[in-house]
Amino acid sequence: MLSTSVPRHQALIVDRVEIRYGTVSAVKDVSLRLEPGQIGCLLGASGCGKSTLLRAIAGFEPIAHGTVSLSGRTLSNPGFMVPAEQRKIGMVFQDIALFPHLTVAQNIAFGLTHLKASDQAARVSELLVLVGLAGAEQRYPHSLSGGQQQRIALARALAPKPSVLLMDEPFAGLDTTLKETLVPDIRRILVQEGITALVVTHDQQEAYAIADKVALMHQGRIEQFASPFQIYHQPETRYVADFIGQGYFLPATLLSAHQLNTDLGVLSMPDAAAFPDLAEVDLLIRPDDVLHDDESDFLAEITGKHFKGTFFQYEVTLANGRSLLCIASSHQDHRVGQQIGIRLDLDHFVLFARASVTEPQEAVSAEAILE
Ligand SMILES: Nc1ncnc2c1ncn2[C@@H]1O[C@H](COP(=O)(O)OP(=O)(O)OP(=O)(O)O)[C@@H](O)[C@H]1O
Repeated sequence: MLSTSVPRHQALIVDRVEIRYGTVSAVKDVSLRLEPGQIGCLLGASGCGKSTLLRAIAGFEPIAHGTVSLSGRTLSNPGFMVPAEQRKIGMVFQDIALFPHLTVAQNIAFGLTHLKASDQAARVSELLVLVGLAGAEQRYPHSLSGGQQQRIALARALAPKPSVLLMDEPFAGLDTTLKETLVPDIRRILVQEGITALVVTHDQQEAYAIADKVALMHQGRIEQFASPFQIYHQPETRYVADFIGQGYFLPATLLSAHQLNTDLGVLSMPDAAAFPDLAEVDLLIRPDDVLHDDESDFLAEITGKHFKGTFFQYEVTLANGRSLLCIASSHQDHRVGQQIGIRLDLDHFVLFARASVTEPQEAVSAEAILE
């Protein structure tokens, strides 16, 4: 067990927080709670308020309404801010910002000046083992790859044993292949340290790979705060359904609580829908719900095709002109213009009242009525 482990009693609570720039609210009525050791993620499109919220938690932005607290201690409320350096909150940023003229060891020990030299050296060695760069003490940042530099930045942020670690787009500058190994690795390190962490990203895959809970933000608000699985499979609002996983909506009519009529046939729902019979609804569909199937009676013309390595993503158009995205194995190399059979393969059904979408809408899953 490393001596860098932090106490496990720190819970971070953001309660009904509003943050304004002048008269404009960048963050509106946001609440979230991270249990001790939990890793949260703020996910959302550019400008939705992720960094602003993170900066307020760090103590760099005042809040106009609500409270930020850690382990029961108020850090911010309107007119009051514990200074950033007194919050025991560590930060890692996208632009890694290691000191170029200092060695790796000096970079990591930067916040450890209260310790004697031998303790600093011991802590640095432990942290280098933790981030997979044992023995790199005397190297300089310029001799490290981007991923290695980000590991050192993480070690530096963990060195003073913060109660909470905040990371703002920590992987944004790194290439996709590197991220595939680095992101789960950073999660492993955070879990091993037992640290409560909040990570900002606009990349869904990163959010799924690192977080226990994802807060999907839109226009300053949290649309849903849930596990990656729930965000993907049980989106609570049309916005979440649309933002996550290339979701789109297939118009459908409920024939009964268990039967749904769609352009791709009548579907049987295992759980009853919470809409009346004959209700006009929109069914959430993702590309992986639409399968190529030569046995299917439903033909569609391939109107676009993207090779993704392990699979093809086809854009297909039905006889009535409706376009869908469809996944097929990478061996099924069809040409644009060809007709293929397709079918829906849905595990569960997420339905929305048919949109005349001016209002945000909440999803009603087929299971909801059973609860
Ligand atoms: N210092 C500032 N002064 C005025 N407006 C600001 C300031 N910082 C951010 N904003 C505005 O607040 C809103 C939220 O910005 P923020 O940077 O928090 O979004 P974000 O989700 O982190 O976006 P990105 O992913 O592009 O960094 C945006 O409309 C932005 O223009």
